[in-house]
Amino acid sequence: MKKSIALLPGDGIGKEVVEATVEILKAIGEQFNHQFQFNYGLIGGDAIDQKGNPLPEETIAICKESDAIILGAVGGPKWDHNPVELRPERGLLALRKELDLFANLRPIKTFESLLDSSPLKKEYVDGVDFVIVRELTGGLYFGKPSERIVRDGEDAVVDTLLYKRYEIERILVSAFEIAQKRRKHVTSVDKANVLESSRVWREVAEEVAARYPDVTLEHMLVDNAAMQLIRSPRQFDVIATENMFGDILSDEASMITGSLGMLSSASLSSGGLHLYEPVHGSAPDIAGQNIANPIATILSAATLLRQSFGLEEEAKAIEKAVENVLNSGKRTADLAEGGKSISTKQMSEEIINALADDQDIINIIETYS
Ligand SMILES: NC(=O)c1ccc[n+]([C@@H]2O[C@H](COP(=O)([O-])OP(=O)(O)OC[C@H]3O[C@@H](n4cnc5c(N)ncnc54)[C@H](O)[C@@H]3O)[C@@H](O)[C@H]2O)c1
Ligand SMILES: CC(C)[C@H](C(=O)O)[C@@H](O)C(=O)O
Ligand SMILES: [Mg+2]
Repeated sequence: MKKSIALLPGDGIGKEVVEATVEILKAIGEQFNHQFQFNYGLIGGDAIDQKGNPLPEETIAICKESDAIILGAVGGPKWDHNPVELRPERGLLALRKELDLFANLRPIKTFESLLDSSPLKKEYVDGVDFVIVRELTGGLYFGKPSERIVRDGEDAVVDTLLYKRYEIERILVSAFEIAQKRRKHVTSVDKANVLESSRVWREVAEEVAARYPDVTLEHMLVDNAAMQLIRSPRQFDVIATENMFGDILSDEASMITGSLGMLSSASLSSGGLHLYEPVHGSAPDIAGQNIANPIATILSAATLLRQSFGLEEEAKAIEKAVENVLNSGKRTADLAEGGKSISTKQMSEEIINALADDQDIINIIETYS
């Protein structure tokens, strides 16, 4: 199978985790006889430095010519005081909007061998398996006006939380579709006791729920949801929420798994060209040290193979190799709790070795050859 993947490493550890992931994809390509073509593009701070634009036209073209996209992360202190149009994050937001990547799926699933790595007690995180369905192209991130103003003679500022009804409906439909294939429970998270946008969100959730009688809908206020994620995370199956709430709750939820470096995500579009990215950022505090955990990006690539290319066995092979390496006790620094750790590159190599050692994969390859 010939398939092309746009690679947008971005800034900081984005480059390191994407490089580690490319090695895994090359290994999978060799083992399963696929030719993945990699098309590199600039985004974020690097793109500002080289092209004067956080999302150059060439990068959009590279993405549109590819079958799927992998993004590392953007941002860093170097660009933090730039004017708004020249911030790295603008590049990522513009790409999400340009490709209509409206549904961001962020699975939170604990690995048996990492139960002790969570700051939460083992008995609370054991068996956690839910997905946050985050709306990604609307809400406070994109509403206009968003600017400094003068109000009643005072310096003031305004951001706008705007949703068109269809945007709320389509993300809730995605959440219910996903729930139907899982444990059939949607928790819709909002702030309906205060925000009008949340009251409309609730109305739409009720309407969509009526079309999925086999799925239970529960409403939860976002402040309570933040608490429930710590108190009893196993209660969740699918969490559906708007852009900003989803951003915050997913970083919080990452600690159930032990590290933000474990959380993968898929940003799905209406047009079929999807983007796969870790939940974490460019981590300037550890960038350039070859110590970042690449697993979030590697698992995002596994989801790409499954979702965009229909390569289920290959996706499972990566997921199983990651699990086997973690079972063997190998950890990057974020999970090593001050103990012995391996580097980003070594983690990637260990996962490749685990792929090569996996008897199930060898059997699959023999069946296909
Ligand atoms: N999708 C993205 O591109 C994205 C996401 C979040 C933040 N950012 C940007 O990243 C920059 C830094 O933001 P931040 O520090 O708030 O968030 P961050 O996610 O970059 O880092 C938060 C903390 O988690 C650690 N961490 C994150 N990923 C890790 C990994 N793979 N392995 C080990 N440790 C990891 C970091 O070292 C840091 O201590 C900002 O410019 C922000 O805008 C980008
Ligand atoms: C970098 C930033 C714009 C981004 C977001 O807030 O969506 C990030 O935090 C994420 O979670 O992907
Ligand atoms: Mg975030």
